[in-house]
Amino acid sequence: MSLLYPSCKIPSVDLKPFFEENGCVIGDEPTKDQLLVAETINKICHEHGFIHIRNFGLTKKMGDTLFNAAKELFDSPNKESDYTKWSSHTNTGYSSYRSESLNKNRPPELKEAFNIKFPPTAHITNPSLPHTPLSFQNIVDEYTRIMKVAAIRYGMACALALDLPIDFFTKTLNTFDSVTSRFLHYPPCDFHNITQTATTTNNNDKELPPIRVSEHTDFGCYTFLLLRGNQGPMGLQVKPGQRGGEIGGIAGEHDDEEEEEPFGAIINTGAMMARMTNDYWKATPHRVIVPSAELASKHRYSIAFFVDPDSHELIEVDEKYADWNNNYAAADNDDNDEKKTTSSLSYEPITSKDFILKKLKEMEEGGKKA
Ligand SMILES: O=C(O)CCC(=O)C(=O)O
Ligand SMILES: [Fe+2]
Repeated sequence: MSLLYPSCKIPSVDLKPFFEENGCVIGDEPTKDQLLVAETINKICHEHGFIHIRNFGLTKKMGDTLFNAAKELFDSPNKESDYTKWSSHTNTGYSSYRSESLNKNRPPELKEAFNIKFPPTAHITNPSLPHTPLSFQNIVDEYTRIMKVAAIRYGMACALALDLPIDFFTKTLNTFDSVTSRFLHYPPCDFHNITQTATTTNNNDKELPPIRVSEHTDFGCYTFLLLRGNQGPMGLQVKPGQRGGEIGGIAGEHDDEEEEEPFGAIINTGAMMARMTNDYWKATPHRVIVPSAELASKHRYSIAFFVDPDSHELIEVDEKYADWNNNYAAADNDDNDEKKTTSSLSYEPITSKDFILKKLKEMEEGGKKA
């Protein structure tokens, strides 16, 4: 699978119209600007679902503080012994370096991670935080408060974009009990080791070389991916078969003249969104490679905020999108008098909780090959 399309940049969208107190966010009719943004989101998500976003409520100052806290979190010499350990059942706490893999044909991934879950209120109540540095504990409440608003506003933008009731996604976000934020650290690694070609194991399975994050689609509805300002994507790639491409070095840049500089991010649609829309919106595979010896020698940090519906919510294809494939086929071919009448539902209903657990278990299993 070739993933390198250096000239292909993902589109950038200014979400400001959804972060102002007017239009559909307060229950009124959408504004002209909101409709324009929604139309753009729909086009991008139908094609591949990777968008660079600006103005979603996080300032550059806050983003920088967050990444400094993330660095301290992973610098702690006591992390292995003191932090709450991650498991697929809690989806909370610390995952050691090389302890998981999203692709069963890859060895464990060259990363460590720390997950926090809601409730986002007072950090003392957050079960994953004991023994983490104070700088980290102090930032969590504000960060999660900002991202909670972002999740709701973007959910409204998605509903408008898909011509669904405006609360279609936000009504599945009451407790936020499936929403997770994942702090990721990719330490420097041996470039020679990861550029080796695939080998064949005794069972005749193909074993690919290690990678920072293997090929995967995110599990939930949509993910906000924060990358450290100005450092660019540093190896994040989107599978071109879905009309994505390598993400250009635009994350963290800005062109506004506001006093509070906004922090740019990437947002991408996940597998549950694809299920709800019967793949009308794509969950596009992506991965993180080490593109050069120079980047292998550097630390890489990212923060993913996974917006997944509350655990009891049933994830099923919405009837509005059940037949979109057939409708497209008919519209594409005027002579098609043999119009398809059968439904082409690709997915069985499943609860958010069961779906996420299944995916997390696969990731956990993938890490047991070290
Ligand atoms: O670190 C990154 O840039 C991407 C991480 C990612 O895709 C994920 O955690 O789902
Ligand atoms: Fe991802």
